[in-house]
Amino acid sequence: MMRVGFIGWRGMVGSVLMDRMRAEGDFDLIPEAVFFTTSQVGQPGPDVGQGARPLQDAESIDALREMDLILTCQGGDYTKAIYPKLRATGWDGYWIDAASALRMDPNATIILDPVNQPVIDAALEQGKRDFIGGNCTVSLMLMAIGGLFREGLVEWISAMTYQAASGAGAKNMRELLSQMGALHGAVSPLLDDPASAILEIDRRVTETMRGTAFPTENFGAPLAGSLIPWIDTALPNGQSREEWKGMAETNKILGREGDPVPIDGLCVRIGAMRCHSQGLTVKLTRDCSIAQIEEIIAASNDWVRLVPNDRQETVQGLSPAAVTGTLTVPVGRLRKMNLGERYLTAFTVGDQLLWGAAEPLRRMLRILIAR
Ligand SMILES: NC(=O)C1=CN([C@@H]2O[C@H](COP(=O)(O)OP(=O)(O)OC[C@H]3O[C@@H](n4cnc5c(N)ncnc54)[C@H](OP(=O)(O)O)[C@@H]3O)[C@@H](O)[C@H]2O)C=CC1
Ligand SMILES: N[C@@H](CC(=O)OP(=O)(O)O)C(=O)O
Repeated sequence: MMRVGFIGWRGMVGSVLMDRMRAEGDFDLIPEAVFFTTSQVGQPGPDVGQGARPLQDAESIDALREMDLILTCQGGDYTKAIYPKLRATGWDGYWIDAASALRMDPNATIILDPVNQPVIDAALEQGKRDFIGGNCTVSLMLMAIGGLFREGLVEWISAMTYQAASGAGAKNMRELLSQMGALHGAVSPLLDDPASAILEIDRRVTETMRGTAFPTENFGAPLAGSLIPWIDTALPNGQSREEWKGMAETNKILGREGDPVPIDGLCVRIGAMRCHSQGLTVKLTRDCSIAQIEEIIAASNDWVRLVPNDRQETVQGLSPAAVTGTLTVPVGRLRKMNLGERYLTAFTVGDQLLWGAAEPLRRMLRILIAR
C-alpha cells in the first residue's frame, strides 16, 4: 500500500479522524499520504510527518486514480458524484467512506471491526474494495450490546434514541449553542435576582423560543430547551430514514441479511453536543440472568464499560457529559422489565464522532495497510 488519498480531512468528522490518526501514529505506517480538497486546490496541506505539500483537486479523477486507497469524509454528495466515475475508469483501489451513500450497495461492507471482523475478513477474501462506516447510532448500539448478538440472545430490539446536534453537522452544533445563549440572554437579569418568579422566567423563555428571532435556520425548530422527534428524511411506511437504518444496517454489519433481527424505534434529536444516547428494549431469545448478561456485554470488546444499575454511578458515568471525547461506550440501567423475564432494558451512550464516525475508518485503514 503506497499512496493513500484523504478527502474531507478538514471537516468535522475528518478533523476527528486526523486527530485520532496522529494520536495512534497511523501516518507513520503510510508511505505517502496525499491530501485533497474541493475548495482549496494548491494551498498547503497538513504536515503529518511527510512535509506540507499542496492540496490536490478532489474532483480530478486522474489525480484520484493514482491512489491505492482513498479515504473520504467529504459526504454523500461527493461520493455520488465521484465514486462511479472513478470506478468507471477501472480504478480498483480501496475506498473507505464515512458517508451513507454506498452503505447498502451489495459490493460494500459496513465496517465496525470490534463487532464484525469476520464479515470484514470474508469481504477481503472475496476481493471487495468498498468499506463504509456505519450510521453513528447503529455503530454505537452494536459497540454497546454486540455481545448479545454474538451469543444469539437477541430476538428483537426497540431502540429509542437521544441524538446529539453533531450528527446534523458543525453548523447545527453552533446553532444549538446560539439557541442556548438566546434563552439565557432573555432571562439573565431575572436569573440574577433570587426573588424573581420562576413562572415569569419560564414565560420569557417560551416566548423567546417561539419568537421569529430565535435561531432555527439549521434545525428548523427549537432544540435548546426542547427536542425534535424526527431525524433525516421520511419513508413511505412512516419511519424516518434514521429509524430505518437501525434494522437495515445492523443486520448488514452482522452479515445476517438473510435472517434479520427485527429492530425499530424512534430517533430523537436532543440538545447534547456530540454524544448519542439510546434507551434499548431487548427481547431475549432465552431467559438469562442479569449477571450472565453483564458478563457477556463486558467481555464483548475493549471499549464497552458496564455501569452498575445504581443511581450515583449512573448519574456520574452514563451521560453525554461523562463520555464526550472518549472512546468508552458505557452501558447501564440493565435490568429485567415488568414485561417478563425475557425483556431486558439498557441505556448506552457513545461519542458519535469517534466510534460513530471516525474510529471505524482509521481502523479499517490499518487493517488494509497491514495486508
Ligand atoms: N457529522 C456526522 O456526525 C457524521 C457525518 N458523516 C459523513 O461525513 C460527511 C462530512 O460530515 P462533516 O465532517 O460533519 O462535514 P463538514 O461540513 O464539517 O465538512 C465537509 C467539508 O466541508 C468543507 N469545508 C468548507 N468550509 C469548511 C470549514 N470552514 N471548515 C472545515 N471544512 C470546511 C471541507 O471540504 P474542502 O476541504 O474540500 O473544502 C470539508 O471536508 C457527512 O456528509 C456525512 O456523509 C458520517 C458520520 C457522522
Ligand atoms: N444521521 C446521523 C448522522 C449521520 O451522519 O448519519 P449517516 O452517516 O447515517 O448519514 C445523525 O443525524 O445523528
